[in-house]
This record gives sequence, structure tokens and C-alpha cells, in this order.
Amino acid sequence: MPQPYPGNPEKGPSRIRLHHLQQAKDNGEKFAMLTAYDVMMAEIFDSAGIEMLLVGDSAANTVLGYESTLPITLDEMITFTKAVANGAKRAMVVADLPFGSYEQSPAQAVATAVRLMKEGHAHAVKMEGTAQYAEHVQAMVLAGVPVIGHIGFTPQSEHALGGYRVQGRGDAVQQMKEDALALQNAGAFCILMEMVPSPVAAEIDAALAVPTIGIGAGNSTTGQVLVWQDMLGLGGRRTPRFVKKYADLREVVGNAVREYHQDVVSGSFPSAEYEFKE
Ligand SMILES: Nc1nc(=O)c2c([nH]1)NC[C@@H]1CN(c3ccc(C(=O)N[C@@H](CCC(=O)O)C(=O)O)cc3)CN21
Ligand SMILES: CC(C)C(=O)C(=O)O
Ligand SMILES: [Mg+2]
Repeated sequence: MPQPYPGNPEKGPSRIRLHHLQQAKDNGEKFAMLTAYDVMMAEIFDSAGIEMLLVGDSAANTVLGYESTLPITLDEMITFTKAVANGAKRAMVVADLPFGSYEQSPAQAVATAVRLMKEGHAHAVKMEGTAQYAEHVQAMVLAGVPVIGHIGFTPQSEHALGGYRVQGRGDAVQQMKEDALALQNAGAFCILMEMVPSPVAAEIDAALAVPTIGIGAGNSTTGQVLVWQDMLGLGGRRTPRFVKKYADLREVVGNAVREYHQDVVSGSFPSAEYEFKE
């Protein structure tokens, strides 16, 4: 992947587009995606060189506090997407199609994707689903919507899948490969695989012409994605095993806020430098 700023503002594309991601796959290079749900984190991730920002329906968990991704609405997703688009100068902004907003028909999927692009200013959408959703992908692509297919563990189907578990073991491998190929052939520009055994993800990546993104899918996918609150250690809840924790923001924020509280109750904040004079 061509490297952006920091330190290298001249080199690299001003906006990550589909062909840059395809080039990464073709050249054996990698790219990174992080979730984002608001403008400030979007700005930080964008300036740090993250190629793709995912406005995940994981906002249901990380922002709204639900136990699953099922309750988040399209209107809520549009609000978060707008905020992220406002902070993303270079990164491609991808929005999840939330549960219930696309399954009924290709037409419903198009209408939802159009709202995420027209009102949310997303550059692309991601849809959970198997080969049975190929027609949905085809209809969105025909309408000018770049689509990422999300296979493997698809959290919107947790109740159908029997909980949060690794997918694509044993007999399911061939089916998963066929799903990936069908979604690619329907026009998906990228396939995301969640909680898939690494050798299976590697095999599917090799079988596909388009780039892949992994989360809990090993090191052979073209790109990787993590939920930012997990990788920066903000989430207090148990984090999945595939998460590497790069910071402990829960501790950083907790300490700073405790200090502020202490300063206020002791009367040491605000001191003179924070006051307005007459
Ligand atoms: N904060 C957060 N991080 C995520 O990665 C994430 C979300 N939310 N919400 C939407 C989906 C749901 N995902 C998840 C959430 C939890 C596990 C999890 O608890 N995994 C355990 C158990 C796996 C098992 O039972 O086999 C693990 O140890 O990895 C996995 C994927 C990934 N996405
Ligand atoms: C975990 C990623 C892939 C996702 O779909 C989300 O954040 O909603
Ligand atoms: Mg999602």
C-alpha cells in the first residue's frame, strides 16, 4: 500500500479508492481498517494512515451499549457515518448495512445503501451474507454502490449460528469458499472474513481475485480490521481472542478523570490560569 502522511504527505493517493485496494492484493501488500463512529477518532485514524474506516454496526455494542448488533437502526448508522465521513480526509469510509435493512430484497438493499451514501456520505457499504445474497450485491453494484461481502461469523445471525463461534470448520469450508466466489462474481470489490481458521482464510484469499479483510482470520488476508475500542483497550468487557491490545485507554481515561474529580472537590481546579479576569 502506498504510504501516506505522517512524514510523507507527498507520496500516496489523496483518497483511498477501490483500485488502490486491488493493487495491494495484486502486489502482495497489506492494508489496515479500523472501526470509527465519530469525527475525532476518524480524524486520528485517518491521519495515522489507516486506509479504511468501518462504521460498523458494532456501534450497537461500543457506542449504544446493546448486547448484540441487532437493535441498531439505519438512522443511527447514518448519523455515525456522517460523523466519520466528516473526519476522513484520505481513508475510504465503509458503512455496515444494519440487521433488517437489506434482507427482504435486492431493492431494499439498494435503498438502504443509497441512504448510507447520500445521507451518510459513505464511500462503500458492507453486507453480511452468503451466496444467497449475491443478487442483493449485484443490484447495489449496478446502482453504483461499492460492496464488501462479510462472511464467516456474521454477528447479525448469532442466533441462527448458535452463538459467537468460529465458522468454516470441516464440511463448511467448501461452502464458505463458494459463498466468497459468488459474492465476488456478483460484483463485491472485497470480501471480509470473521472468525475463520487461518488456513481456510488463506485458501479463500488465494481463490479470490479481489482483496480480503480478516478479523480473527489469520495473517493471509490482504487487510485486517479491528474494533477500535478493543485494540485501544477502552472496552471494559471481555475482548475476543483475536484482539491485540495496543493501549489501555480505560486506564488512561480513568486516571485523568479521577484526577479532575479530585481537583474539583479539593478546589484546586480551576486555578488562576483558567479564570477570566474582569
Ligand atoms: N467490541 C466489539 N468487538 C468486535 O470485534 C465485535 C463487536 N464488538 N461487535 C460485532 C462483532 C461481534 N464480534 C465478536 C464479538 C465477540 C467475540 C467473542 O467473544 N469471541 C470469543 C469466543 C469465541 C468462541 O466462543 O469460540 C473469543 O474468545 O474470541 C467474537 C466476535 C466481532 N465484532
Ligand atoms: C467487526 C467488524 C468486521 C464489523 O462488522 C463491525 O465492526 O460491525
Ligand atoms: Mg458489523
